[in-house]
Amino acid sequence: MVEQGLIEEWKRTKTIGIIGMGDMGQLYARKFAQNGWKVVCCDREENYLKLQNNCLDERYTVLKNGHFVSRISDYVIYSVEAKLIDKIVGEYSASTKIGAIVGGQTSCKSPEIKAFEKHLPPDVDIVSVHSLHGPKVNTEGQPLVLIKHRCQREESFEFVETVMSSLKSKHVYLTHEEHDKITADTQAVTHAAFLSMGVAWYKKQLYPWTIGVNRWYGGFENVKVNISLRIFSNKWHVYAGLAITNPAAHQQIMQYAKSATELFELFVQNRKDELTRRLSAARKFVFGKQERPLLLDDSILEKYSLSQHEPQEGEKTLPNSHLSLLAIVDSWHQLQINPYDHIICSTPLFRIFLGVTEYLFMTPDLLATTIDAAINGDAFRADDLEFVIAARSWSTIVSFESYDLYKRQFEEVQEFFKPMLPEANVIGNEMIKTILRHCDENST
Ligand SMILES: NC(=O)C1=CN([C@@H]2O[C@H](COP(=O)(O)OP(=O)(O)OC[C@H]3O[C@@H](n4cnc5c(N)ncnc54)[C@H](OP(=O)(O)O)[C@@H]3O)[C@@H](O)[C@H]2O)C=CC1
Ligand SMILES: O=C(O)C(=O)Cc1ccc(O)cc1
Repeated sequence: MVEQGLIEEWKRTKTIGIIGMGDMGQLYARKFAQNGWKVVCCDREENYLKLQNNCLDERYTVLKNGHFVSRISDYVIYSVEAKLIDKIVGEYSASTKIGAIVGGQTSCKSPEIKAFEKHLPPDVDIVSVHSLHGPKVNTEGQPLVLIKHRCQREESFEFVETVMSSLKSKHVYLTHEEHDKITADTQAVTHAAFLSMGVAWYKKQLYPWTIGVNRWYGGFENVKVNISLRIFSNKWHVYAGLAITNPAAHQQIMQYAKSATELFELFVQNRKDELTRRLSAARKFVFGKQERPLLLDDSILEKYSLSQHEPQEGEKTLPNSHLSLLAIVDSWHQLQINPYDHIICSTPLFRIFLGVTEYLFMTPDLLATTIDAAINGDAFRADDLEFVIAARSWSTIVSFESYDLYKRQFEEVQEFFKPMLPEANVIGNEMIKTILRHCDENST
């Protein structure tokens, strides 16, 4: 516990620097400055005047580039695109103040730490961070990973923790290797699922909330649509970076595509017994020891729909095969991952994904209805086929490490959903708030 007097002294005498004033950099700069820290920051030099103009009302100071930030900062945070971390650290590292601390916000830590070790002078300590949520989520109570990588001065870590306490997040202490393994299990594969849904709808040129109560109607379907659109309203590089730069993520995304393919094969070959056996084994492995109440239920999600359609008397929603949800539980089983092990270090989207799969697998009769729909119903067959192709296509793009294809595919779909993104974000924010409140109440 750092004494209040020392904290006040640090606030008077130390400077926090942020390189990269995109969504996350701005969030951090604002929070730290509001908490009484002296904050300086920069974006790319070409953006200097524009950024300075946009930040006239802020309590932090915009500087010209990373050299100006580095030379006066006691703690520098690189909040830049993952793919560029080596290049950008290489550019500014020699300007780092003697005895300073440096860290980064990128979503995959091994390349970031490698860049720091390669470029930073040896007197500089390395403490990295990762907020496990997007820039529009309230930081309070969300997991924040802290990585104490190279601390020659004990005070360095205490200093970073004190600065970070401005966010009121829940601190989680990991090595960079542990961090990357966990986020591959949680984030990368969650994104693969929702990105694949988006591509499948796009390929069918279909806005799922516009087709009445027949398909994609109800609480579960609201989650799929809202989360998928939420991801497509963000920047492509965030998802590309955390999947492509993390080798453990490649294996997860490949397995997810493989599970989707194999389950779909069982659907179309009418192999109901085999499908039931495989999913029951997965259920036992993932949810078998789960005694806690369900994280979510369909009824609390009912109201978060983008649909304008009022259900009419006699209209019926066809049961969905929920291939995207079956495939994730099968993947966890195949890879022997217990998703609950990672809950302390999870993003809101992961907790929601786990919540809906838990609901599907643990509500009596729901899994049986779903298996029945998968084998005997054909309402979702064509959509499931598109979903499988999409999941495989993302896994190929990630394993070939093609940022260019990733960007093109992501932005094509983003363009398709563009008219709906603002509304989807508003509804999605409300939905996420309700879900997180509900999850917290049930897990305490
Ligand atoms: N968005 C999210 O939900 C989260 C993102 N992260 C991670 O945080 C990092 C930042 O993400 P986010 O803020 O969303 O991304 P942004 O693209 O919004 O921000 C990155 C910023 O860095 C700028 N930049 C590029 N080169 C330089 C340079 N040489 N000097 C200074 N600034 C530069 C970019 O400018 P330009 O765009 O003009 O190139 C951009 O403004 C990423 O690594 C991401 O993976 C972590 C948690 C959550
Ligand atoms: O919650 C999610 O998965 C998001 O989509 C937001 C996000 C993106 C990147 C991160 O490194 C952390 C959080």
